[in-house]
Amino acid sequence: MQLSEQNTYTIQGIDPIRLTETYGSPLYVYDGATIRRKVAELQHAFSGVNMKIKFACKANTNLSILRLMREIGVELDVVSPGEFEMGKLAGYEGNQITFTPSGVPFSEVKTAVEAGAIVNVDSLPLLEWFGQTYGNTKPCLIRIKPNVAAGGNIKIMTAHADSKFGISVLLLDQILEIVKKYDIKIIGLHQHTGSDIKDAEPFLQVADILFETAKHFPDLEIIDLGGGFKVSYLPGDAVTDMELLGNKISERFKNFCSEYGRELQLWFEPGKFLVSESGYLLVTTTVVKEDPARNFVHVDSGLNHLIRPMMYGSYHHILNVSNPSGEEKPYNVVGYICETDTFATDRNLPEVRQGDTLAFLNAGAYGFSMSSNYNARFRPAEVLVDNGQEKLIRRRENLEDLLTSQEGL
Ligand SMILES: Cc1ncc(COP(=O)(O)O)c(C=O)c1O
Ligand SMILES: N[C@@H](CCCC[NH3+])C(=O)O
Repeated sequence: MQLSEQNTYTIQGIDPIRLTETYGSPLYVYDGATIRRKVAELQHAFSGVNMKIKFACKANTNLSILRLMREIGVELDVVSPGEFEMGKLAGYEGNQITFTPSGVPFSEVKTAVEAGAIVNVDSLPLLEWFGQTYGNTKPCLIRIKPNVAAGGNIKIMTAHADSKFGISVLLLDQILEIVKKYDIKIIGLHQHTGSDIKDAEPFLQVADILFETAKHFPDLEIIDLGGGFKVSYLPGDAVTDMELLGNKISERFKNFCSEYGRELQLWFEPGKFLVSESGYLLVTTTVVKEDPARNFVHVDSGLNHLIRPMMYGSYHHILNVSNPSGEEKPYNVVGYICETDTFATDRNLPEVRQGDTLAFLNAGAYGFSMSSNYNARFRPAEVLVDNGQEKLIRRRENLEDLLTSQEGL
């Protein structure tokens, strides 16, 4: 969101308050220019190697966002049959989609493989089943758990020894035994360390573990290092230095390829990095309550629309779009859900009045996609602003949407 010379906020020249008047409040708004910029930044950082981006669409599965990704050359990483079908609807071919399951029923893997997806096999039983079912007729990748702990908080770390994800690198002998037994065609090794990782060091550490492991697999075409790049939630927050990371990983990757004897593809599957900063959750202040202990700002949204603050204790920066030059005061910004539902504690904001529009920043990743209908609340509409044009990309839900799957009406 840009602050104009007249001290008003705009998104590509469009007034966010007008958007809430047109499409209703609360409202998710995405800035397509930010998505394009983030994709270009990643491509530029890894321009020296054969790099492919697979958008981890759990971050945002709106079809229009997926179509935008496809248009700018980004492929897809999915974790469920639902996400796979979204990818197909967005125009992706099966073979442009990677399926990275987490202990799913094998029938889901079968459906994905038969629709042309490439699977990241994440357990020894699945590897055994894959071998029995397909022998060497279908290629796959193996998801390795490198036993490295990194990420913004423990809930979003996925590669430490206690994490449920992937096959421990310590089980390499058993992996190799199953691969040999069925002559499974392993074309890649995958790992995903976690989310919100700032420093290059953990990425280099896991890359080295995969490169070392790769020496045992002669037919590789791909090394997939997952996602997890850190974005700036707090103003001035340190983020992953993509140029530095690009240089360091590319150099090691090139050395690895020359030792391996072939040029491989390097894949990344970021979610947050590509879409987080593009998204805003616009809400309206319903009540300002001046309690002896705190000033509470109640808004027409809650953990049902943006769960990250309550789930991870995450910080989302808040703008008072209606009163940017108001005098700053401390507030607790809270939702309308019948639970403790706090977006921000003791946060300084320009004076908030009833009816003001507030914007939660960094709401493009794991915002709408983690939303729910708790308290029988409707999910908001979504708008994409791209090339200076606004477009409604999902209408606001209504009562019929809540009732549609219920029997006995
Ligand atoms: C397997 C896998 N790949 C990619 C991602 C994307 O992570 P991020 O949004 O932090 O880039 C995730 C989510 O944590 C994941 O589980
Ligand atoms: N949902 C998490 C990141 C991804 C976790 C899934 N592996 C977040 O909002 O930060």
